[in-house]
Amino acid sequence: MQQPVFSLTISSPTNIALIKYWGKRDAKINLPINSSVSVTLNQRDLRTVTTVSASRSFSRDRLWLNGEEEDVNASRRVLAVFREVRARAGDLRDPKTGQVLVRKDEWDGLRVWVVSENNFPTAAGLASSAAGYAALTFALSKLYGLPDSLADELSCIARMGSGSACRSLAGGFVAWDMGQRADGVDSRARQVADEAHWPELQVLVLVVSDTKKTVSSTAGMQTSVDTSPLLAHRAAAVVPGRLAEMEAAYQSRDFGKVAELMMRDSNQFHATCLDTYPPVFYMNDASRAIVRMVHALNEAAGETVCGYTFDAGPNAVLLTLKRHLPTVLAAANTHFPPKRPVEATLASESLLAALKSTPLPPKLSSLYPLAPMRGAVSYIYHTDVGPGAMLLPDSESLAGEDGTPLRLAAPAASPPHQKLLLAAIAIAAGCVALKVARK
Ligand SMILES: Nc1ncnc2c1ncn2[C@@H]1O[C@H](COP(=O)(O)OP(=O)(O)OP(=O)(O)O)[C@@H](O)[C@H]1O
Ligand SMILES: C[C@@](O)(CCOP(=O)(O)OP(=O)(O)O)CC(=O)O
Repeated sequence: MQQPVFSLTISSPTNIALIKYWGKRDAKINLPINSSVSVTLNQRDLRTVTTVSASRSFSRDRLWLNGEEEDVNASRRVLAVFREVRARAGDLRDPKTGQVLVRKDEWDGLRVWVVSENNFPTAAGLASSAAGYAALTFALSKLYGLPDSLADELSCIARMGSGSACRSLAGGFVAWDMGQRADGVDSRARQVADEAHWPELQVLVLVVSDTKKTVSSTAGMQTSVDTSPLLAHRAAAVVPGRLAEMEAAYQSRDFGKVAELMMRDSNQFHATCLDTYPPVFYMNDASRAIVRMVHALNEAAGETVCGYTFDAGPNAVLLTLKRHLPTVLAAANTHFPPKRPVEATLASESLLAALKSTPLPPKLSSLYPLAPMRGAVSYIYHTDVGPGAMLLPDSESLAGEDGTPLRLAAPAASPPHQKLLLAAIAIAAGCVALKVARK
């Protein structure tokens, strides 16, 4: 008899830290050396979608990321998320009828297939691991029938996948308390203001590189913990006070203060990377030029109209307010004209119209006299603050009825010499085939 396949699909956002997490006191379960706070970016623009399917006919767990199958057993983090969710499994019920589809004690006979896609660059310093592990945790928790009352435990499970993932389960402003306990049950995220708290807040992502970075966050922060005295000082003496100031600033919607604290924190995080031995470089010349331009823009405007922050990669995330958005976008577009023009990547017609009619502050050209860095930025995303992980309708499923991915990655393009060789083989094979046919 054919076994049924039970599946569901969820989406999860990325988040950008205003005060960064960098460094672990326990690398096995991702316990940080300092607390952090982030804003959740709107998943209308940047998101991970994950479909999970369970069936008695599956003989092993499988996972496809962006159309390519990954070895589930090779990833300690994926295994941890599976293990922790399974340990809390309940009944799977039909969401419409409430009928029990899989009983709590039947789960041992079922394996799970995961199909996940990021609609933005993976492992390029845009928090793909945050969105990805939040998505995996949330999707499995729904499949295995975990009750909503386990939200705190879910945060800890996502954290075991990737530290920053615990902050992507919720929307708005999210704080991750470092906790003190060795088992990590008090190291979890909580929403401190929801996505409706500050609708004026806008985000531009300047993608400087969308290729996989050479030093992962996990590896980079471990070397920093082992070698950087500045990091130890930052965690103990700087972050606690800065977090308190940041909380007061976003609660009172004080943009100038939020931007300043965020920029200072990004700069200090990258300073600890430089203080790491051997040093880790995530920002590049384009990133540093963006920093310089933002400071010049704020000075030229006579107020803080923009702030920047950089995760473990060269891409800039700019925060601004709705009323300043055309100015900030115009400055970015003028000084860092992207390879893919903004007309091709920005959905809002009104923003594009405002961009054309907005003059740059006159003093900017003297405060930032450098020539435009043409092509240094690949493309620009515009987004805002959004909600946390959520269930999607079945129509958004990434898997067919049998649980396999609807889309697979195209095989990597062959280099030219390989193409010639393949052509030669094809021609030779054709001759052989013709010969055979003629016989
Ligand atoms: N959708 C996903 N589902 C499961 N795992 C994912 C997903 N997306 C990314 N990952 C995992 O996260 C890894 C990337 O994490 P990494 O921390 O190196 O980069 P990042 O998250 O893009 O950058 P950063 O955290 O510094 O902003 C990938 O190699 C993959 O193992
Ligand atoms: C620079 C950061 O983005 C670092 C994120 O690191 P990860 O959460 O990706 O690291 P792991 O816990 O090892 O998976 C800062 C932040 O998001 O707070």
